[in-house]
Amino acid sequence: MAKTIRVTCAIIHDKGKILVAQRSENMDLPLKWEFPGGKIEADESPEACLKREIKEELNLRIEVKKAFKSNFHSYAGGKEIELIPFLCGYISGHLIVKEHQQIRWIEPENLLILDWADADVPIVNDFMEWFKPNH
Ligand SMILES: Nc1nc2c([nH]c(=O)n2[C@H]2C[C@H](O)[C@@H](COP(=O)(O)OP(=O)(O)OP(=O)(O)O)O2)c(=O)[nH]1
Repeated sequence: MAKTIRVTCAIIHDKGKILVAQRSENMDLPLKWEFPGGKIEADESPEACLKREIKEELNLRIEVKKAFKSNFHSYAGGKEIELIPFLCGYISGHLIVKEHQQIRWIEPENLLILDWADADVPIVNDFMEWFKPNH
């Protein structure tokens, strides 16, 4: 059986909006929306992975604030991932979109409208449940 790939993703919250990213046409899961992040390397903590990936993909420095429940998902073709989400805050940096089709800052209420990668759907729902009573 294939090994589960551990992937971190950042729900970056700044000035009342959330950063969402659309995967590019030539990535896996083309044009699906996701939270930016990536695969955890050997001997790397999820938090360190996320900071590294967000710097590499978007040129932003972030702080990691809170972990949400991770989601195990098997994609057709046999790829299984554990998607590990964290609420994050923006610290510094000028956004440069290096890998994605596009990036948007959207109101949390509008997250549910996007065409998410399947593994993200429970994560978006969990985040919305947490977000509503807290705001
Ligand atoms: N970064 C990120 N990846 C996600 C999310 N949801 C989701 O299913 N994924 C999947 C897509 C990829 O298969 C994997 C993350 O890999 P990646 O973004 O580092 O890698 P990649 O596109 O280069 O993938 P690969 O071709 O190397 O397999 O997790 C998400 O919200 N954020």
